[in-house]
Amino acid sequence: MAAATGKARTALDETSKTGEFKRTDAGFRNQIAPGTRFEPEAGRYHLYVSLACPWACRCLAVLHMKGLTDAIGVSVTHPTWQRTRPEDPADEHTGWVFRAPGDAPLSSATGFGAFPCTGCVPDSINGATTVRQLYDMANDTTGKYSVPVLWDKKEKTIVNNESSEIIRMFNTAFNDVAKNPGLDLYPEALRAAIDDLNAWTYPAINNGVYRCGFATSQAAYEAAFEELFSALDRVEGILSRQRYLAGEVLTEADVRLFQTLIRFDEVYVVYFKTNKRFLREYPNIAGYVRELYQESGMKPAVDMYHIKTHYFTSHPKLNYYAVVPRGGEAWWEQPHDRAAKFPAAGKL
Ligand SMILES: N[C@@H](CCC(=O)N[C@@H](CS)C(=O)NCC(=O)O)C(=O)O
Repeated sequence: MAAATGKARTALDETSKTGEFKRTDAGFRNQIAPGTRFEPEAGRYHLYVSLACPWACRCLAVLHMKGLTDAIGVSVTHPTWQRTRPEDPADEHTGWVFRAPGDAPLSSATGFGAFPCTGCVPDSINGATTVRQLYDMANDTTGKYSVPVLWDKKEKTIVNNESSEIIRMFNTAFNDVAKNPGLDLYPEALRAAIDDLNAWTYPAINNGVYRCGFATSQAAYEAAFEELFSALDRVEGILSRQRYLAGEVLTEADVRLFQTLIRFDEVYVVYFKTNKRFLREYPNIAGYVRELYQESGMKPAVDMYHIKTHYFTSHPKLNYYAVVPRGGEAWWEQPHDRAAKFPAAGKL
């Protein structure tokens, strides 16, 4: 892949000639495993996230669920994308930046609004002010400055920036230092079922909402929209018969799906035009989202201020004036009936 200049663009993901959104593959794919270059060690690795990003929040969710917060540090970006090389007028890239909570609020790159730095955690490891600088330090050749970034403090480089791989490493590689080593989100007996679920939930739902929102033709949007709502009907059917996607225990398939579902009514219905139905209108999906938010340990990886602020203030082509819709009540905090409906949950 050619080295990218970062000029005249906001992000590297592209659309095809027929208007379909194409997500660029992550470039750093090393594994942390005993006896390899990247040994699992407490204090050696650092996770850079945005609390808005569903992919990064998968990783943050698993980090919390496994009890790895003492072993792996975390930095949190500001939700609103900024020019990453403002000193170079020819470089129009916008992306993630770091701020401290007390810093002055940021406006959108188009100059509108004032969005506080609440919940931001600066980069105490490298002193970077942008995620792009981390990629520069790691000699990146892809030109996509995405989160999550799993950083190795020892070699001063990016280990991995693909969330589906990072969550698997967090699930198994750090069990010697994890406070919750017994939690297995990818158990042997359910691996085939989880792989099958991921194979359709990723394109149709996780990436499907983006395929709706960033389509640049009516045909591409409608195809993604149909696929998305068929898949949601399928999820609703599964969750009417069992407590979780792969059966009666929570697995990585649930962690992955949840991060999209929790953003759906607040962001995607409006912003990405996924407006056939609100998720809270599906009785089983709504109960499942409530349970996962309230009881699975994922709550520290949900921040609705960061989620809404990021999407509505970071893409000038979709929302130039960066006005953020108010939304309604926090339906995900309401009681649910999942335990009463599926009392056998917890057994493989
Ligand atoms: N394959 C990656 C996708 C990560 C990704 O696309 N993250 C978005 C935020 S939701 C990003 O950082 N985009 C920045 C950009 O495209 O410049 C993963 O799952 O980890």
